[in-house]
Amino acid sequence: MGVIVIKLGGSLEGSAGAALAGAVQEAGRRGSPVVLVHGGGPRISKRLRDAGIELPFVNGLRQTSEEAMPHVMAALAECNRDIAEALAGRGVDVAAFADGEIVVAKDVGRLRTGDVAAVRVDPVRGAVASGCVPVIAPFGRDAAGRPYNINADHAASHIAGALGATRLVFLTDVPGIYRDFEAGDLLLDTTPDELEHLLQAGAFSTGMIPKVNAVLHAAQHGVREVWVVDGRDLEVLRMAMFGTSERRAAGTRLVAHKEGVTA
Ligand SMILES: Nc1ncnc2c1ncn2[C@@H]1O[C@H](COP(=O)(O)OP(=O)(O)O)[C@@H](O)[C@H]1O
Ligand SMILES: CC(=O)N[C@@H](CCC(=O)OP(=O)(O)O)C(=O)O
Repeated sequence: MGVIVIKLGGSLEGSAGAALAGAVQEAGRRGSPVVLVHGGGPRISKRLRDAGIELPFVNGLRQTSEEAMPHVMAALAECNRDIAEALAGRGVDVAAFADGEIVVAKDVGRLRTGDVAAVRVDPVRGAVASGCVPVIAPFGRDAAGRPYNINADHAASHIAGALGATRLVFLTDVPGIYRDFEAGDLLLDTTPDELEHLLQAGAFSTGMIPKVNAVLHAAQHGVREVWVVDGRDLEVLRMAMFGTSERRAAGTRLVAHKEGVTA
């Protein structure tokens, strides 16, 4: 059974707890290994505000200064602990990775905002093999141990690709990716070409820019199905994770094709 990577958006601020726990428990019963990667944008913003630090976003990425980095790491560690405790409280065995030990970061000349150079898959595979759900904070460290702030959608797509996951499901606070957000025109089944075209046309703003890039990255790196769904809706989450229930008019799906044949 292939690994399912779930990316839990910080936008949900804990509101996906019940649906997530239900889906993770069902995955356990079905024998499907789940790996969880989480964000924490709003919690990071609050901590930075409290510390009097204001940082700009460029294409949905926080331009992170040296002095901001301890606050970013503290906020993500807090999110990681809350998620791990919530799942453990519902009987799920979890393995928390909250110190940047999974994502190897790369300096891209934007202060402490980094990119993913590689993923350390062995500790994640080890946790899965021992029956645990890894809960991974998205920030990373370079070879010298220096921490970098990495967008959680980017981290999740690299982790899914590196693990050879069959599915990657982004849980967020909207029903999927909108072709036109204002008009409420939701994409159901989409293609890389359509997403590239909409990206160039400026259909996405804020956190949807890195999310769409992450969807494309995962599909290009062997993940067969990539979904963006409302994390509060257990039925849609089950549809995305297990493909069991009928396709509903909710959630955006990208199915990767190889040489014209469904992979
Ligand atoms: N075209 C679009 N379709 C859907 N959401 C969009 C679009 N453009 C911008 N957004 C915004 O992207 C947000 C989701 O990104 P983000 O806040 O980073 O979520 P998360 O924390 O779940 O990763 C939505 O709440 C919405 O406001
Ligand atoms: C570089 C960068 O932008 N990092 C993100 C990391 C957290 C994140 O991505 O959280 P969400 O999934 O809630 O958006 C940030 O500082 O907000």
